[in-house]
Amino acid sequence: MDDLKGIDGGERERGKKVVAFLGPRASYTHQATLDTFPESEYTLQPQITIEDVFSAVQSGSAYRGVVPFENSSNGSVVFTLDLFADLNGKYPDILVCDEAYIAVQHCLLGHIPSDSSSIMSASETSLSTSETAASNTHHAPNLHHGPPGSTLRLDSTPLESPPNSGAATPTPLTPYPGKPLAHPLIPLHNIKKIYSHPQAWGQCKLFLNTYLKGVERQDVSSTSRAAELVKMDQSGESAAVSSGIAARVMGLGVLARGIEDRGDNETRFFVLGRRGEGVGWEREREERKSESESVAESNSVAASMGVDTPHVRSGESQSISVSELTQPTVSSPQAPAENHERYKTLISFTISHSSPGSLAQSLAVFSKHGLNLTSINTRPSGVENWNYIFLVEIKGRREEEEEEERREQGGGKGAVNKALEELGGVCRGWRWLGSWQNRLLSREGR
Ligand SMILES: O=C(O)C(=O)C[C@]1(C(=O)O)C=C[C@@H](O)C=C1
Repeated sequence: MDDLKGIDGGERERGKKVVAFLGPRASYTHQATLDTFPESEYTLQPQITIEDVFSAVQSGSAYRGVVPFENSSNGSVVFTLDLFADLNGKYPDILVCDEAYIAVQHCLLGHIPSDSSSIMSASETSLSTSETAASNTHHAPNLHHGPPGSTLRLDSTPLESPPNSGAATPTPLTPYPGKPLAHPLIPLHNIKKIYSHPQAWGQCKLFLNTYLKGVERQDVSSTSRAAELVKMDQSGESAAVSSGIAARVMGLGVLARGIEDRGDNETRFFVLGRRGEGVGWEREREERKSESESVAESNSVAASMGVDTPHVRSGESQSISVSELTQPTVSSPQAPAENHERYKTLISFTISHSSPGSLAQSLAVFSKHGLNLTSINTRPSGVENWNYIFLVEIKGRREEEEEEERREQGGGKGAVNKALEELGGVCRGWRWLGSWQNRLLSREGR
């Protein structure tokens, strides 16, 4: 059958669309994928690397792909940024079409020595289903809790410079004390090697530097891959920073639970689609899933995992004309007054590094059009040392051609479209990398 073309492994179920994610099963990305694409409706295909997910979507072998983008405490996932920077032009059709947030509670997993059984209670060796579901879903209430005894002083005066500004770090707060939130459940002196995804190290600095200082760390492609490797090593000398769900799926013991530095640790994931094929994405998801259904889905995450109980090359102007694009449609038939808060847009651009003010002028187009710039990342441009490609996120969305025409008849282009047009005049080259719904708003019930 034609629609089975390009799908390897024979895993695709007839009629179901394929969603690729960073695997293996039980990775945090798998959890985010299940939260967005129920297995009853989609064939979920684990990939070995984040790049494999981009390739699957670019080639069309997957309808959607899910990749980690940034962590609340450890920042951007540089592998993903580099793929969006796309210096070799391998992923020209990749667009972000949605986002997902999940709370990330890391555990240290390993083989529990038989003589430790008396130290560990059953509740310590594995997470209960309800606990796992609550700790890994963005729907969990009270997500933003600090460690016991800490005070999160969100009420400090943010706009005033600290008194010794110019000499001190510009953040006025030190919200968390430098002590790990968790203690090992059993002694860890046997552990000679720890495996994890590089993003996880930076999220668990306090615990690892306190209890496993000097122990060799090995980067692997995901936290669930780390758990798989520890499972295979029967010596009991290795451990993985991974999830409670991975412990259940792989049959490993939990040596410590909640080892992340901050209790409000979260990771944001992007759903990737292909340019020209995203029509109806938002409608599709909204119809499928009311807020209450999504809570139920989150609770079944562990169950679905088999747990018995849940760029632009610098120097060239590559502005893409609006007519080349088919942006995901927003369902209202009449172009409504713009509400930039409801959407986000990712853009990459390069500038002339030799002309003073070119970065400032590029960023100014967004403020000129009332668009809030929410993040800025840089990666090496690949053209010349110490030249960069900038990746910015703004609130608002690019309108597709049809919408834009409708709006022009009623009085002008949308703000993002205007800003992008002007960006083309001040930067070297830019690329639109997608517009999607701001999922933080639905979480806050706005
Ligand atoms: O390793 C995993 O389980 C992933 O899904 C990757 C990833 C990441 O790259 O940020 C996702 C969530 C955590 O922040 C740690 C690792």
